[in-house]
Amino acid sequence: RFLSSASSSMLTHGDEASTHVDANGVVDVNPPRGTRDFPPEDMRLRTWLFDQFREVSRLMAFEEVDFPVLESEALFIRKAGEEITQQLYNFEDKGGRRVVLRPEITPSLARLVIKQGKSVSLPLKWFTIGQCWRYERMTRGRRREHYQWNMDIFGVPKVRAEAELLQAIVLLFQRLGITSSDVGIRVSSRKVLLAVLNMYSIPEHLFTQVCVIVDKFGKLTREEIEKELMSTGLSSEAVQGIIEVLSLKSLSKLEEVLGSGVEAVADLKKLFSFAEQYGYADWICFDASVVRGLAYYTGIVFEAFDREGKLRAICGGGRYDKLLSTFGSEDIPACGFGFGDAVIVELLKEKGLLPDMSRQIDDIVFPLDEVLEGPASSIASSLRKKGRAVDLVEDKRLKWVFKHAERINASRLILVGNSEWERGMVRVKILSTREEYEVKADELD
Ligand SMILES: OCc1cccc(Br)n1
Repeated sequence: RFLSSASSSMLTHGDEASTHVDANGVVDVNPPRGTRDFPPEDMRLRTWLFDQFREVSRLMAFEEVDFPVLESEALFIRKAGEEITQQLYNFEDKGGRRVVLRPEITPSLARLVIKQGKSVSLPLKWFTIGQCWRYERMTRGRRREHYQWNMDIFGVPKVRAEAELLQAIVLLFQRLGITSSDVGIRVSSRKVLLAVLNMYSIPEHLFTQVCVIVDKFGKLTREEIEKELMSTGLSSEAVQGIIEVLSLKSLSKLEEVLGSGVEAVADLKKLFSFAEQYGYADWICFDASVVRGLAYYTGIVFEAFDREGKLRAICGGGRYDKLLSTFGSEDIPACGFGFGDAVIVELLKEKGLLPDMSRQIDDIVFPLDEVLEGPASSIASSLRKKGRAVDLVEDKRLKWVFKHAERINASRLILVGNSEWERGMVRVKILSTREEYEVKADELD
């Protein structure tokens, strides 16, 4: 749809040709490619989802924080070939600064923790809900923005922190009506891969690169993974060893291969025993192929998936104990997850779990005569001061008002008519029961 040419002439835009304005200066009313508008019904669903995020954050005793969507590009320059850093929505601002629309939240969290420095006492448990961006050639028509709920714990080195984060994820799913038969959470540790690299005496500087490649397990064929791994200089024996270990789905098998003294095995055993205590053991499973695609993870990693395998990962996260030192600061142990607003909605649709998002209003106030617009205003005002959501309607026929009341699920219709008003009364119609009665205007509540 396009705005009419008349209205578009009032728009100020540069002389430069724009793909968003056609030859006659008519503006395309769609949002920029890969982005979404949220008209009221979509916004009610988003608000409902974000309210669930917030409620779980409250239950977990996390504090809300926020950051600019615009960040210095330097925060995201990493050399590990991650998709997220190859699709930076980056540009130079008018001051010649290299900036980005952030592709993720964690570096901003780390930046604020460093900035707060000694003034904050550990552990910190922070959450935020924020829009993240990527610039992807629209060949695949994928979105360029989504909103992410992030929960992060700073200052807890032990797997207790990961156990807390997993409970937050399970609580969220349970609040949405999703069960452990719909969704599972694959859990592993990057220390598994580290142990394998050590077994083949692969230099640690290859670790991050290998993780980013192995994260494509399941997206690329085995041959493609082998090819990419070989291209980093790994021997074919090491490649086969990595693929063999990463195909393990049993913690006891992993222990057989790596030995019981390995930290990865101890961490995972501890986490799975915590899961029993928290009561979410049936939600999680060990899967050595989970490495997640972010370069900075150093330990436990996890991702939630739909058991029907139709959708992309619903959320994911892990431990990142060495991120702060990449910003030149003292390291603080940390772990967190990101939970996007898109895949979860696809899952809710799949499961028929989308909540009813129709509007709901308490009262409609309608003057039956324009001379009563004043009294109608004071009635609407006093009801609002008492906490009622009031839609004050004018210049409409009564037939339209009744239809409107149904459309917006109003509880009551307050009609201000001359004959009643002369006696200081108004007429109230309860829309659910059709009950109708008069009441003193100043006793309406
Ligand atoms: O999860 C990767 C990602 C990052 C930014 C924006 C979008 Br859409 N997706």
